[in-house]
Amino acid sequence: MTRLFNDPSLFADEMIEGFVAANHFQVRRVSGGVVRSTRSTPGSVAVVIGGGSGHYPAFGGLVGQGLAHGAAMGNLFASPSAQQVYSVSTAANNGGGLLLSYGNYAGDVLHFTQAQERLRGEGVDCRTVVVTDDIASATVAEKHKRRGIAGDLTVFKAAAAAAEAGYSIADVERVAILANERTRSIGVAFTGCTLPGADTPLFTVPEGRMAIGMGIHGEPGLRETDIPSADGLAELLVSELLAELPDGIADARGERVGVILNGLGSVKYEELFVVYRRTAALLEQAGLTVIDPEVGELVTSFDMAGVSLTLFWLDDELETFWRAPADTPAYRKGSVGASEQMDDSEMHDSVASDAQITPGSAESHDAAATALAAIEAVLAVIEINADELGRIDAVAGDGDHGVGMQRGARAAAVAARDADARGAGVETLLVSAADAWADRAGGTSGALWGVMLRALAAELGDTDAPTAMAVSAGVGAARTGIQSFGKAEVGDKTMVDAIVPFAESLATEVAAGVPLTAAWSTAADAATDAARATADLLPRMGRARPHAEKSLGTPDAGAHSFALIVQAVAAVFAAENGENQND
Ligand SMILES: Nc1ncnc2c1ncn2[C@@H]1O[C@H](COP(=O)(O)OP(=O)(O)O)[C@@H](O)[C@H]1O
Ligand SMILES: O=C(COP(=O)(O)O)[C@@H](O)CO
Repeated sequence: MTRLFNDPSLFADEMIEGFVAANHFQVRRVSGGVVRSTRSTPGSVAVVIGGGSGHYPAFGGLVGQGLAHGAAMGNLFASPSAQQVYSVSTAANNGGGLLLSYGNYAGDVLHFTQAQERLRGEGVDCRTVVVTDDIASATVAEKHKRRGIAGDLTVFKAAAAAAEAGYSIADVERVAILANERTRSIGVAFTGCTLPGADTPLFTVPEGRMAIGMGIHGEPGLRETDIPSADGLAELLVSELLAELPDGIADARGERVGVILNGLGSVKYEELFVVYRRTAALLEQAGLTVIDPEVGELVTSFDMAGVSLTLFWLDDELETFWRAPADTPAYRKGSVGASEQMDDSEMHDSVASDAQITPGSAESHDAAATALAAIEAVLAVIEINADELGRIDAVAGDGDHGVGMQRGARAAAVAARDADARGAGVETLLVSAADAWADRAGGTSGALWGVMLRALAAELGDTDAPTAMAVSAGVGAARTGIQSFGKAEVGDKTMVDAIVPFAESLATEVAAGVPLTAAWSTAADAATDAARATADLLPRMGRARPHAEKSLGTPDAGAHSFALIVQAVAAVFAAENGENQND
């Protein structure tokens, strides 16, 4: 249970503010997250990590000498936005290239990839290594689909220590890839976590039972058993990990391993030590030499009660990096040489300055007013339905869809109002709204709504009054954009299931000469039916994928919000045409 909060929707921001105030000697706040407060060697590689908040010390707590150079910090259990990753990366850049590293979650992948593309476009040698250590989350044949959990630390640390040692970006990337290949984790959970302001836990584990392999957002694992003794838990975790040796290691005997026994949020350190006592003995019996074990909270899941064990299979190079000193708010090891503090004036904070708005033509500015009215209607419908969207998402996702959509729609409305007041044409207004939405919402749907609104905007332009054909083409472009970006197909149980019939119906109606208002309304009904029908589907993408059966009977949250949105816009078009939508 989270007891201490103000406005739940401000929790992550307020947490970051307090975290920075408490750790000013190691980290400074920049837009999107934090960077080291100490000076790094000019020309060296910078390692930028990140992810949702709620996993402290991941991710901001792992920034400092010997570890990450910066962390993009998203909202609770939602990836940071591409803009956040970009600004933190820009602030952390030492001129020797950037390595982005984060756990393998859909929202993180979408946003970090966008940021990487932008940085590369600016000539920065930016590379990515995604952490995939959780052996419970996919088979060894599909290792690339595994989630990242406490093994984040071993990969981040190896990469950062390599950067600190003066390695080139190619070598830092090589070390990080090797570290990820050689890191394996498995977790168990005894209870779920409750996010600030929520009345009930995001997920539950029956009293007295333990979920083996449960992920850090409640993703289901392998199986459930009664809670064993501390020794029994050590035996289970060690045997699971020793059953899957990394490539190139035929026999555990004689190997050297870094070990992390990680508390997931509300397991006492004393309990962890009791579990570690047996863990250490078992590893020794297996012929392993343990190097610098860590017992404590390194990657958490808010207040979830659970434990994970990570083995980091070392070679000489990785061992050097694992042993290397570090000094971050949450992770200290050995003694790092004194490094100068940066002056605040030296911090390169690429906070988006007031974007220039070039006024559109009178026709396009009129269309922008309609677009603004549509965005206001979207905001209103999302505000009303936010709790419901959260409930739907909690059935099989991580329960943050309502909050994410709310943050996105609120930001889009603010940006659109400003663009409208400055005489923007419809393209410029929608681009402002798209960027604000993606930036404030984060998460998978934030990235996708940003892409859709930008694609729609590009077809409308800032000059001509948009025709029905142009709107239909814009919706078609939004559909293509989201599919090529998110890679979902119809039937995967995502918002694509509502968007595709919507775009197709709109195109058919408009091509047949039906006026936009009527065509949009028919298409919105098709989207609503399709969203409803997702209740019968099994998810194949996104956070809901591993919860397949659990989600039967519940529609997809993103498809449902899409249908609500296009219905709200239909009402705006109808009102502008002087029609009564209830007729
Ligand atoms: N690859 C994808 N393509 C299109 N839509 C997706 C994809 N993955 C997930 N979604 C949509 O995103 C919604 C979840 O959004 P949200 O809760 O904001 O994201 P997150 O899962 O990152 O917390 C899902 O209900 C689904 O409609
Ligand atoms: O949940 C996280 C990000 O993943 P989404 O796909 O945006 O839900 C985050 O907590 C881990 O980085």
